[in-house]
Amino acid sequence: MANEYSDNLPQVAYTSQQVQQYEGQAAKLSGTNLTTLMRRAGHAAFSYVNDTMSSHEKVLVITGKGNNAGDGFIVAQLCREAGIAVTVLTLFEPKRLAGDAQQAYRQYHGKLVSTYSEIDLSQFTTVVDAVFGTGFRGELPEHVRTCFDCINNLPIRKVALDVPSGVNATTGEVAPSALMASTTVTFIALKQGLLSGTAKRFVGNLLLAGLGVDKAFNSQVTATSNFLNHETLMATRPQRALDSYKNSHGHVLVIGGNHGMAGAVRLAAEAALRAGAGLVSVATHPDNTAAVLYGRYELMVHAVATAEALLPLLNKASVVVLGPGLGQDLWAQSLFRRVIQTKLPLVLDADGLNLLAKEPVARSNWVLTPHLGEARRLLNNVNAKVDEADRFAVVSNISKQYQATTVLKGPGSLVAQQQSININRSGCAAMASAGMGDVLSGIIGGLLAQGMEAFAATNLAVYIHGLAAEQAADDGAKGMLAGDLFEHIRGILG
Ligand SMILES: NC(=O)C1=CN([C@@H]2O[C@H](COP(=O)(O)OP(=O)(O)OC[C@H]3O[C@@H](n4cnc5c(N)ncnc54)[C@H](O)[C@@H]3O)[C@@H](O)[C@H]2O)[C@@H](O)CC1
Ligand SMILES: [K+]
Repeated sequence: MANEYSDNLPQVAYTSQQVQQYEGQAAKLSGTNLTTLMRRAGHAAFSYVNDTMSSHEKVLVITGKGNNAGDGFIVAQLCREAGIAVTVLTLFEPKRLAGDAQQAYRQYHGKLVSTYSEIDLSQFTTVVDAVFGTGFRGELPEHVRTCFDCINNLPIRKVALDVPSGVNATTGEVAPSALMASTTVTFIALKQGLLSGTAKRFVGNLLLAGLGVDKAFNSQVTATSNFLNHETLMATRPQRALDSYKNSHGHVLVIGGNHGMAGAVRLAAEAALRAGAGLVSVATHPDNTAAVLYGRYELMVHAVATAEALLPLLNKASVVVLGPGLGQDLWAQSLFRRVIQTKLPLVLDADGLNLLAKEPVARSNWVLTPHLGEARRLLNNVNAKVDEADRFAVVSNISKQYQATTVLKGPGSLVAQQQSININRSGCAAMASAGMGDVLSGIIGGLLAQGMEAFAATNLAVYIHGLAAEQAADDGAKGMLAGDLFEHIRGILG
């Protein structure tokens, strides 16, 4: 049982520090100890390698300087015992390993090399990454980077133990030249940093081996993130009464679409309809009315030349979505200033966020849906690199600073926070298609209009967005048109 690994992942995730701090306690509660946990970790990872191997497998295990290396030596010894050709490449002096890891090193009796130039890397069919686990912080040492650059270029499978080396399992930050795994077998509990953003690309297929202590761990430790799956999200979807009609499902007003940008506001408005809003109005630049209305006659489209023209529309709306295609010129600024004063629930996206970054205001009852670039502008922190972002900190800081529910868009997945709850729904690569953000803001507006709490609305939106990303990946990561997303929404909301 303890050797099992599964792709049926739990819906809670933790920080590395929590796992490190409480794994001993969880082991004790489960009648075992840390030494046995390391054995079980090695066995679980070996089982995966063994179960999925082809004939004539040649395994290279690369080890580091902590307990992750201990797991690696156990995998290597188990390979030997099973008659699989295995070599261990020690990137750090194994004699300096401590405790259980030192013990695991001593119990390995197979081939050892200390530099990769001693071996022909292309002979291997599987690389097992046991260099760094939950103890990793910062940047990879130079000699590790050079080795990983070679390994990452090889068309062979790479199995990371616990965490792909170079990924910070709490923040999701990815160090340059991190090991890009095809599969990660993570131990005891999901770590939140493996589930979002660029880190997802480095994690590959994620499996969990609970090591027989996961239940005790979960009962003792409060999760920092929710990792949402289909069933959970479906349970939160709005139910319609049989005798309901359009006025029972809210009225979304989508504001945006500056000259030349009719598409964005149309995508958002149509998404609000598809998400189930009873009525959707659009306030857009006078140039765009015909284009927005064309082929989508359910929409009520209004030309708005000045902010004053918004007033009667705001009076009828129950939720406002501001920003898709809005631009940042004088017209956009005047609409922004007017809308921000309304007491209605507000979803702010795209240039609405850029204008907010320039003129920060306090408000409540709103949802901000930035991508990382917009997020950085909101936090006045524009210089940091995208790949290395701590998406969890970004979303939590915006949420606090603006008192807003915050949904951070791709790459890879969304991270959302309302109050103190992190919501994480993993997606895949290739999420960054033009128009996706507009669709997302429309969906959130549509769900809010139906009286769903922001939390539930965000859940569903998070799911739908993740689903779109998955399809994009299925399509060979070619990306997808935002319009295709509507088919998914129709399927989900019935
Ligand atoms: N008994 C246990 O504690 C268990 C631990 N397990 C394994 O142990 C791992 C955690 O072990 P450790 O806490 O020893 O951590 P790691 O094995 O991740 O290594 C940490 C070591 O790397 C160093 N380090 C961190 N960042 C560095 C950087 N940027 N450059 C150079 N050196 C750096 C640290 O100073 C420390 O010496 C888990 O990921 C898991 O694989 C599992 O075997 C389960 C049981
Ligand atoms: K690793």
